[in-house]
Amino acid sequence: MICLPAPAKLNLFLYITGRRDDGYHNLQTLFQFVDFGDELGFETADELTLSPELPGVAPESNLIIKAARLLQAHTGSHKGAHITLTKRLPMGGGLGGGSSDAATTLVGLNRLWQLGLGNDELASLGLQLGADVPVFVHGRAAFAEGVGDIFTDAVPPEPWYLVLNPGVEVSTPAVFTDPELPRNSPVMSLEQRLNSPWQNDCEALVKKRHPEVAKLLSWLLEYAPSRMTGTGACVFGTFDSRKAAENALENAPAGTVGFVAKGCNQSPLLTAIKAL
Ligand SMILES: C[C@@](CO)(OP(=O)(O)O)[C@H](O)COP(=O)(O)OP(=O)(O)OC[C@H]1O[C@@H](n2ccc(N)nc2=O)[C@H](O)[C@@H]1O
Ligand SMILES: Nc1ncnc2c1ncn2[C@@H]1O[C@H](COP(=O)(O)OP(=O)(O)O)[C@@H](O)[C@H]1O
Repeated sequence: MICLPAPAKLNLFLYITGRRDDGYHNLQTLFQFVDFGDELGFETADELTLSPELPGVAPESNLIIKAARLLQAHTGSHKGAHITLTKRLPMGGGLGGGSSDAATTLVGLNRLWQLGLGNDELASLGLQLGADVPVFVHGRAAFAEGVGDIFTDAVPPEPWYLVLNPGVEVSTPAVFTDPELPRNSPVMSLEQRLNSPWQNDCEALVKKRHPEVAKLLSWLLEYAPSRMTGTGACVFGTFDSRKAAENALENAPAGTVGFVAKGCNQSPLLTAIKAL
């Protein structure tokens, strides 16, 4: 049995610099991991099974099963596995939970089935499952460009974050097809981006479409510099200490769901795989 983490990611900034002819958007975004996320267990078995199932996601649509099938097809392997999932990350929250689960599955089954694929091969397989999967396979904080598939390693500060879930699911395709989404941020170097104020080009639109996001973000901004991650809906505040982040969480409006976690430039998945 191999147990591996599937951490959340934050987009510390996200700029949309254009739209390609195929409808995909060119981005400039800074990915960092946090030490909080889902957990997956992998055991050798005859069939491929996942438990428990996710509410509202058919097993064959689950990115974990999709990743496992992709790996079988790519390598011609007929091995099976029983995969267990401890789901902690909200779905459609902009924390990349599904993509992270897929990446951990590719990395975990590559080990379990002793396939010997390199990380670059696993990352390009992962891209077929979602734009965010490669960065989770890669396992290092990165400045991503193109449609999110061209990486430069980056070493931003590793503060404490308070991540809050407004409780609404924001559809990534809905954000990217919205006529009001700004798509004209200038292309800058990583150096220029790191030294300019950090923003998320999806934030104003998502706040407008989902007042719950606007409300929670304006509450969090009273405590710390805060933004939305990815295409939402989760928002995060940046704190100097765990204590300060926990204090803010304790004062959050009744019923607020969130967690405190540390920023990690090396993903907990990479740390765990190195220790195996
Ligand atoms: C924009 C980000 C930033 O992290 O948003 P989040 O999903 O994390 O919030 C991600 O790259 C998203 O990655 P992911 O959620 O895997 O997206 P995909 O499944 O590949 O694409 C979902 C849909 O989003 C749109 N899409 C996605 C990525 C991109 N660079 N341009 C796009 O226009 C496309 O319409 C696509 O059909
Ligand atoms: N293992 C999985 N975990 C989460 N979501 C999954 C998974 N497999 C498929 N999905 C689907 O992917 C969608 C996006 O989920 P997720 O990656 O958590 O959101 P986001 O990209 O906004 O962080 C979900 O709404 C769900 O329908």
